[in-house]
Amino acid sequence: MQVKVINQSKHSLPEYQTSFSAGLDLRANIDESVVLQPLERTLIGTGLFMELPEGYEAQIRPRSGLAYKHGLTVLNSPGTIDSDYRGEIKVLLVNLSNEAFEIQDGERIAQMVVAKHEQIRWDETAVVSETARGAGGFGSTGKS
Ligand SMILES: O=c1ccn([C@H]2C[C@H](O)[C@@H](COP(=O)(O)OP(=O)(O)OP(=O)(O)O)O2)c(=O)[nH]1
Ligand SMILES: [Mg+2]
Repeated sequence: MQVKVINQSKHSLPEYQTSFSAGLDLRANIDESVVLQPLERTLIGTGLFMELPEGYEAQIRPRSGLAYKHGLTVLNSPGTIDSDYRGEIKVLLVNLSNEAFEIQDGERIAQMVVAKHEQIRWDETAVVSETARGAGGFGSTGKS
């Protein structure tokens, strides 16, 4: 599927790192590096503007390596890019480690997965159907 994009960043367009990767790695597009202190959050621009087809969304997800090694994650994970959004794609990062982390310009800070989605119409009713699970959730099926 082709997706229109404007690249106002200093970097090349995001790429799939392997043949069957689900996510395109997004690079920070910043004038100078940003230091994130423990529990601090920051919005990082990518310099990318895109036009997703109707019925598609893009999800901004953390990279597991950064999360594992540095406690760096996407605060609103998964971030949602609506198909009618025309602004810059931005990444909201938070440092959940107890050490400062320096984000460099051009660093691959997150990944973006494009997915189909539905928009629903409500069918308002007085009852919903019975199931074996019923209202059970939040650990109701136990541990093992
Ligand atoms: O990680 C993200 C999340 C959102 N957005 C952009 C695209 C999205 O379409 C728009 C709105 O996002 P969202 O609906 O999550 O934010 P909101 O707080 O509900 O803002 P709004 O009232 O603008 O919808 O912001 C990003 O660039 N990065
Ligand atoms: Mg919204």
